[in-house]
Amino acid sequence: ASESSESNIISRFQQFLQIKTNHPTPNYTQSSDFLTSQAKSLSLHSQTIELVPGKPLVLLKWTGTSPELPAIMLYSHTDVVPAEQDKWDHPPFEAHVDSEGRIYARGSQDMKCVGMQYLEAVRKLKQWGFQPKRTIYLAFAPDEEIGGHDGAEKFSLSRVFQDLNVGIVLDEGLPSLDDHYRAFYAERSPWWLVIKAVGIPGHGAKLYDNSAMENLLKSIESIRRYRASQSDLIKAGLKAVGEVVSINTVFLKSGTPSPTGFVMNLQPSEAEAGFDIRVPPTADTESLERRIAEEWAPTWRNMSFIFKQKMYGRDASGKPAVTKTDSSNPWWALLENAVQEAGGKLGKPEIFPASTDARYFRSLGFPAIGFSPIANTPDLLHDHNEYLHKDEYLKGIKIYESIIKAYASYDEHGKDERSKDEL
Ligand SMILES: CSCC[C@H](NC=O)C(=O)O
Ligand SMILES: [Zn+2]
Ligand SMILES: [Zn+2]
Repeated sequence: ASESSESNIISRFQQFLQIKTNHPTPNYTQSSDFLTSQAKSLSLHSQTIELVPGKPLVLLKWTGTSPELPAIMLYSHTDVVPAEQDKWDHPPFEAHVDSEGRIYARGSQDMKCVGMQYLEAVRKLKQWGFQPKRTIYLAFAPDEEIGGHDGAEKFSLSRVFQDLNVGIVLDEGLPSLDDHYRAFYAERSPWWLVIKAVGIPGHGAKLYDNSAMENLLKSIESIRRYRASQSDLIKAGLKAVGEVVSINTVFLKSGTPSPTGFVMNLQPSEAEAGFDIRVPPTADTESLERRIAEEWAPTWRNMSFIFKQKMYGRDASGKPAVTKTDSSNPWWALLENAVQEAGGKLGKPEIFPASTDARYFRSLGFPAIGFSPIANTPDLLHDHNEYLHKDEYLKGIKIYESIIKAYASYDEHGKDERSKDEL
């Protein structure tokens, strides 16, 4: 009973939050040890898989009574983005609970909450003597925040994963400001674009055409007009955030350095800018590629471009990698009902505006739903003062108890038998 007291549940969450798994040097050893010890206390089979040295993935297993049925994958990433300690009201790795009950920590929303909530829900279900029909896997993966190439990507392609016979993947979502939980069936693809202009260098007092700066700024003007057109669609209520192309300038690089800053009377011969572009699954990628080549980095304006990251978010057959939300996907309705049974409400399915590890599973044809049970909370992912209220965290555990129960008990064969009897 003391294991499941509220203060112990919160203290386990705090312990996980206190492990510094922030980039660029995440302490994966400590997080793996912690998760393995949690698994032991829950009598879950545990395995640490190092597909890349120093980047362990912890895989836990609760074997079902019908292990031949496709399994449930409860997925989370253990790494977190860096935090600027001095800009926080409470240190980002202290997991301080303020007088209101807010737990402040990097990872409290993204997404150590979810990983621990899976574990706490399993703890409760085990205490009640619940027996899953389907096998349940809990995967705690590294590397998500830097692209997932050494985490989810390698894992999804590994023999280990292929042999798990996974039927559904649950991964992270986003907080909502009202009392509806958000759920995501797809996500935008990241295109990280760097454009470079070269041009005639010259005296800072001369008004001539075709300098690198002028060449680059013309592109930036065009990019900003396009950005505004996309942003206006959202402001007018015509499109959701995940349904437009977003493009944001993330760096500008040029100038001739001097001991006091930059040389002020010299027009440089090179200039560069970087953009984080996110492309919806059904966007016309060819026309966007044309726009980049012909308007944003045209060779006739002495420009070139490279992609630091470019994914298409398609499956093997070339179709957008999206998870179905209609009756062809039983997992969606099961999620909706399970959330409702636990006293929650699910909003309408959305496209995740950024990227998650779910894309690697979707592109292989696995259904994957992005869901974090965080309602009535501002979205503070990657922000200062990321927090989660302890009551919201505890409510989320109840939500997962309900989801895991429904998912692990779902037996499509059983349903077929029943309908045959009814005939
Ligand atoms: C493109 S890989 C980076 C993944 C990262 N995920 C969460 O923020 C993102 O920027 O969306
Ligand atoms: Zn995340
Ligand atoms: Zn993140």
